[in-house]
Amino acid sequence: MAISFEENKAFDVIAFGRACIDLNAVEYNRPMEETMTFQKYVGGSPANVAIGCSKLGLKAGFIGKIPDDQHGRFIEQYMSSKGIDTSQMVKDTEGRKTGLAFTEILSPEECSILMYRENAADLYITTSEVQEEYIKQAKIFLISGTALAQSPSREAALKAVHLAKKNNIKVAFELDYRPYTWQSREETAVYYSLVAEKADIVIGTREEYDMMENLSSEGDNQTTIDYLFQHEPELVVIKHGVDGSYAYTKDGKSYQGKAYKTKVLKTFGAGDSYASAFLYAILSGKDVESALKYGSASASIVVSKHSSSEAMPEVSEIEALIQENNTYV
Ligand SMILES: Nc1ncnc2c1ncn2[C@@H]1O[C@H](COP(=O)(O)OP(=O)(O)O)[C@@H](O)[C@H]1O
Ligand SMILES: O=C(O)C[C@@H](O)[C@H](O)C(=O)COP(=O)(O)O
Repeated sequence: MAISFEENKAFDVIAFGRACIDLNAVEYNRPMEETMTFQKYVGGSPANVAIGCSKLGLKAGFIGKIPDDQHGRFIEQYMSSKGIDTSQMVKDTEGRKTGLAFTEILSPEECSILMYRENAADLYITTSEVQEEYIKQAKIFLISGTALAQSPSREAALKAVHLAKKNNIKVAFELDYRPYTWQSREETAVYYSLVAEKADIVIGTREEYDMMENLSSEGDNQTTIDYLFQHEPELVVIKHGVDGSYAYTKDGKSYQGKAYKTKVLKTFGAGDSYASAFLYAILSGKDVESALKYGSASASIVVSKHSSSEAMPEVSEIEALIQENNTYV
């Protein structure tokens, strides 16, 4: 099943949500308490996806709010230098801050992220800062689940989804669950379900779907798709870490994607690189099975590198890895 997109749009993807900073441990394989040096990168899941898309040759735009300070300008300049349209990245003028994600790389398998997101500017974008004329220009409108965590970003995100649907723009929902931003599991489940039911494409890990379904133990993919396919979604992607990923289409088909072997440096960045390459493949008219390969190959490249955003691969690197076909069984 191929998803059809409207042609003649100025943007392939417009992403909505946070553009922040990642501070990745330079001395890794040790706890953060013992880490003295961190390297700065642009981060934030939807910003990473937009950067990944742009690196793959797609035209990307971004809707978000950044502080009017050195960090905000660094983010805006970096994204712009990567070819992303930043015209809808609103400057906060009330002293709000850039979200910071400090990463701890204890070992390639044991990574964690310490987020500093108090008063984060991205969560203060308002409904009046979301423009219908801009959203109308996308083939895919991508929304990150974290944008739903707090008001006024929550209402701005819901308005953006509404405008996308009203204008027949495909909505891709990356569940992107970050516990620090939410008050409760129940609240997460309410807003995740609300947007997942309206989205055309939903992407998340098994654990994130468990949040959406408010489950206390691991759910099963069949129950998830039985629920979502009663609503708008045409394509549902459920990721299972190194065990690979599954895609389900509304016409009853399912596909399995295998993870590609690599020398893993850290595990974060996998999801964002996966999403950008998966969307690239779908937008390029490739079938769902190929899109799973593109997503998995891109993720495998990024987990072998130090950053999430700067490490996003080009199409040729992804295709070379797919050719090698060196997957985990
Ligand atoms: N250790 C790994 N080696 C190679 N590929 C990986 C590894 N971990 C994850 N991936 C790839 O990245 C994809 C997304 O990873 P996952 O951990 O499920 O998402 P997230 O980063 O959003 O939590 C997986 O489906 C897999 O293809
Ligand atoms: O999303 C964030 O705010 C942090 C990211 O920038 C960071 O690179 C990361 O956690 C990416 O993780 P992923 O979800 O595994 O792609």
